[in-house]
Amino acid sequence: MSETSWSERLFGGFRKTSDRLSENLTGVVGTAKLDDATLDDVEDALIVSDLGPSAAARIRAKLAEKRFGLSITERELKEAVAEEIAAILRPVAVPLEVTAFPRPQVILVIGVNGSGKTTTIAKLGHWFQEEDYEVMLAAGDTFRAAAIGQLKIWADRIGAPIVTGPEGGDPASIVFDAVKKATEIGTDALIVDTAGRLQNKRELMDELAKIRKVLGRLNPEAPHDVVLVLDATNGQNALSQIEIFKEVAGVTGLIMTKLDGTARGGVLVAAAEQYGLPIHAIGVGETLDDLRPFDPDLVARVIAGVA
Ligand SMILES: Nc1nc2c(ncn2[C@@H]2O[C@H](COP(=O)(O)OP(=O)(O)OP(=O)(O)O)[C@@H](O)[C@H]2O)c(=O)[nH]1
Repeated sequence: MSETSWSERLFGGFRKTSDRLSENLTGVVGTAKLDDATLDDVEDALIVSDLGPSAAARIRAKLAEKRFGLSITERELKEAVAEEIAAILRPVAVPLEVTAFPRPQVILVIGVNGSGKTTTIAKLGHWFQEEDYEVMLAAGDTFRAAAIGQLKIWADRIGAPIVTGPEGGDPASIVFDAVKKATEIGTDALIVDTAGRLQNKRELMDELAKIRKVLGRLNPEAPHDVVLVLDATNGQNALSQIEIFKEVAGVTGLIMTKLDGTARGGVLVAAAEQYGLPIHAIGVGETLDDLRPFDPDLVARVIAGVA
């Protein structure tokens, strides 16, 4: 897909978030000079647009440091806000690369049910396939038969082998079988679905610990990645999920989904500022092509409404 159409689709997806902050910033430049009242309004606009108090305070401080007392137009203000958002996002924009040696790279995907986990696994698999990597899926969420069935459908759709077990089966033994098989057939990336039972932290923690232990026997480096899938429509709630999963699962990176159709995309900035975890990609739709690379400058401009 060409660069232009990537960014056009991204703008389309982010439109509601973009409109929200842009509207909230409209009319805040009162005296045409950047004064305290304007800075207060900018900070409020950022907070109500889901960027969170910490990122809002940081952006305010940077604007004050660089431009206090200077004349500023609304457009320049939005451009300046975009630049400060980009400064927060750049350090966390880290693509998920297949680099593990020996193969396979084992990627555990975690997240609450409904976050878009299954779809994201398929999109990620498709993404790697487009880069000529061999991909395998493993159905480690044995808690619900429907989860296994859904993953099978996606595996068929992208033409990737899948290792499954019975409903209620032991996820660690499925993962063990999958790694053995992936090693035999030379798979590059093994993407593992896991149960999203956040309600029962202890069980989830034990389950993930067991998966890690079993994986460690086959390859001490595995899992190479523990990717948390977050639903942007949850807004600030997505942040508490990061907090909990960090503790329970040792998250190494994030993918935020459903940025299309929500005005709450500012939560990406809050997540970057508060947790500093790598953001690998963003989901802006339901089809396989709707997982996008996380381009911090582009996303910052879209969020600030100047793209
Ligand atoms: N609009 C939009 N919808 C998405 C996106 N990602 C996933 N979805 C939809 O969200 C719903 C839930 O996605 P799943 O992938 O089934 O989510 P899950 O976390 O595996 O949920 P369970 O199957 O309940 O465990 C589906 O209808 C997906 O099509 C996205 O980026 N944008």
